[in-house]
Amino acid sequence: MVSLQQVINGIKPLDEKAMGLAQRRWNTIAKPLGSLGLLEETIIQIAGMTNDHQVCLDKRCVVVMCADNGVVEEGVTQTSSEVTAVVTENFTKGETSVNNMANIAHAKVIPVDIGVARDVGGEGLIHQKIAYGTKNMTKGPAMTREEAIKAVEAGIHIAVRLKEEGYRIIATGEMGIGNTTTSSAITSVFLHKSPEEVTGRGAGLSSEGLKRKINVISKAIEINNPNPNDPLDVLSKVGGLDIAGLTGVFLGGAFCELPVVIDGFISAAAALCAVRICPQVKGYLLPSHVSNEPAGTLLMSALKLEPFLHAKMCLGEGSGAVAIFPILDMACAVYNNMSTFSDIQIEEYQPLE
Ligand SMILES: Cc1cc2ncn([C@H]3O[C@H](COP(=O)(O)O)[C@@H](O)[C@H]3O)c2cc1C
Ligand SMILES: O=C(O)c1cccnc1
Repeated sequence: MVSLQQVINGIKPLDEKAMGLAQRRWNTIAKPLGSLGLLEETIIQIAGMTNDHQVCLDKRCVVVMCADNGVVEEGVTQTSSEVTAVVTENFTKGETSVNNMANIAHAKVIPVDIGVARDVGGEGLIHQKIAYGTKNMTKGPAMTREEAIKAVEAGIHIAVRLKEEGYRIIATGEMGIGNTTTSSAITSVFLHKSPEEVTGRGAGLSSEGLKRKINVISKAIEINNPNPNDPLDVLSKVGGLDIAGLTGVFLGGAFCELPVVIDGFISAAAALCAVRICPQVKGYLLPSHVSNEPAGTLLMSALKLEPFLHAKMCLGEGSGAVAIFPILDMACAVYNNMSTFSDIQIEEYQPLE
């Protein structure tokens, strides 16, 4: 099985030739040049990722990393950790928000137990439990560096397996009570922002709860002193197993030339970890929406990504990521099926300077 180091060494730049051919195809389609904006750019980018100007996204899924966070005992969430296990099992029964959205988007929901605090089961659940939740990061590191690497590698292996199974694009999602606390901590460290600037109410917190959450994040950062130049140090000390697993999915996707869609806040924090581990990952990331959490916009600008949707969403589970599949389907339909200027006997536009 491929190791993290092999993945870091093996991620290639996007294929310029395929991108040139995709740009050429868009330019011949009988419509105003560049008029599908971000949709055109994304199809070109996917051509570059897959080394193929023929773009087909027919088989798709959403990988939902599920894990618990020890920091929940500090009172940073509105619900208890048990909700993580319940919702994890509900993914296997088709009973969550993302299941309903993924049905519309024709995407398979693939839940992964990477660190739920109790044993969970259900049809199609991938068992990759690294630990029964992380430790309370206000008292020491959330996990060991070895556990963080194991979780990243589990994510890598899942991406590689999905590619072998014929998936053409994967969306990311997560379920883990307390994971907006860990995501805020990671964002604060990497972007050198204060916890106040990057912390929101997560799945619902009172104003008093929000103040407590900010203090908890400050304390966790102070006690652990994560090194912003060492992404695995940050992930292991103030991150979570779900975020580490998603970091692996982004790295693994880039390694096997599979486009990976970022969801909201937590998923974007994981994407930032992946880029900090290996900057070449950047070319393989596709944004979806900008989370309504305060760090949502900050993360999209740090990643230099322009999301499709500004819909005030902050649900997680991969809900925002699957929401762009129908948009990409429309882009593919025009790209693959539209008549060209020569088909309709009209002179082609000359690209502007
Ligand atoms: C029933 C329920 C379903 C969810 N689905 C996603 N989340 C979202 O909320 C959690 C993060 O928020 P916090 O950090 O405040 O705990 C994550 O599990 C995320 O996916 C949910 C949260 C709840 C309560
Ligand atoms: O934006 C997100 O991903 C998010 C925000 C709050 C709670 N769960 C997910």
